[in-house]
Amino acid sequence: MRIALIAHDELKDEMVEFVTKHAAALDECELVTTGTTGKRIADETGLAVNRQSSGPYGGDLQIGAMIANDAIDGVVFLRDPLTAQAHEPDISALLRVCDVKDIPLATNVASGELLVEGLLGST
Ligand SMILES: O=C(CO)COP(=O)(O)O
Repeated sequence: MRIALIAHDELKDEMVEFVTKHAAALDECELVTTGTTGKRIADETGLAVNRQSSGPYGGDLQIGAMIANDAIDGVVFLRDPLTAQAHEPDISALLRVCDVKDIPLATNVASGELLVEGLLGST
């Protein structure tokens, strides 16, 4: 199973907490991340991650391309709904390709919990 993990800056603490909680199940997966999110996860949980570029430098698009190539099984993208992002078009493209390819996408912790429970059986 290949899971993409992405978090905007205000949500990175929550992402590290989420990954820590589900570390055993996520350790069985290949984790694909954007740049800074992946560094935080690797440094603070010890899990191995396949880091792409930082979001504002094309990381969302790289993960979107993986989704288009059927290489991602689920996405947890903790989005900041309160802060404008310079790379909003890239974010929209990533969300859209999830819908195009019918890939499970969680954009907050509550739905992330359901995603890992549904895909990985982790509660
Ligand atoms: O900007 C992001 C997603 O849109 C996340 O990128 P970073 O993980 O590099 O902060």
